[in-house]
Amino acid sequence: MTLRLQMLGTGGAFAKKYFNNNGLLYAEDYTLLIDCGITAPLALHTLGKPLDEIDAILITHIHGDHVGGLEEFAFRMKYGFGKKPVLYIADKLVRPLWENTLKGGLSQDGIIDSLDDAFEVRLLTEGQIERVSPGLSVEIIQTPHIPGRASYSLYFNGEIFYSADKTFQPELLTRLVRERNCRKILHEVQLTGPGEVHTTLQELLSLPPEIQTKILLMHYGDEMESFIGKTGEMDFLRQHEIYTL
Ligand SMILES: O=c1ccn([C@@H]2O[C@@H]3COP(=O)(O)O[C@H]3[C@H]2O)c(=O)[nH]1
Ligand SMILES: [Zn+2]
Ligand SMILES: [Zn+2]
Repeated sequence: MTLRLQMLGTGGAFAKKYFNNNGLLYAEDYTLLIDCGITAPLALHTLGKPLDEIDAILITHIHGDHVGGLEEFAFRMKYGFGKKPVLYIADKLVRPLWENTLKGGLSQDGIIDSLDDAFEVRLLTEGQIERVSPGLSVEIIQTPHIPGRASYSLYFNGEIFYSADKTFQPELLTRLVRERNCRKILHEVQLTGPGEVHTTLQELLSLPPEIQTKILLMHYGDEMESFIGKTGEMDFLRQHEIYTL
């Protein structure tokens, strides 16, 4: 099954020239929204994409640039379309997403008292492959980001790796390419400064060319244009363009 990817945005958390790093993944007529950050509603509006054309949302972790648009998404689906959005989420993220992020804004006594009242929740467990649609499967892979906080990268159809925000994990990338048929890697990048909770361009440039050629860079800062031609065998993913993966 050929997948297509259209990023709503390719910016890092504080980018202002680019929307948040959220993507629409198309598998034939099925549309999965990967992360729904603060700017997702505006990015969808800019693309002319109605919310009810999205079949499900999957979230990687609970930073604002990945979940900050969920409150608006849920309210507009409920009161505008009379529907509950399908939400794929790692079991370990349910409690923090509801208790620490959404409860304050979304809860209404007797109407919305839990995440299940606002979303059609489908739980994901590490190591288990979930069939999302006839042409789309996903496996979540926990990858380090903020110490003590869970964050999950995604492996689609056993061949496409989509990194969550994460630190550099060369062994994982090497294993996916050499042992698990990985054809394409959508990877976050931090262009300047120390990585700390992200993967730096310098780190990615240390990968062998056979892996770099598979990588498209995303989640970058406003300085991206000045790095064109300085990314080895890797290219930048551009927001709103449709890529066949
Ligand atoms: O220890 C920390 C924790 C966070 N941060 C910043 O906050 C941002 C939160 O969203 P993000 O994960 O896309 O990017 C993160 C970084 O830009 C940081 O620099 N160091
Ligand atoms: Zn982020
Ligand atoms: Zn993050």
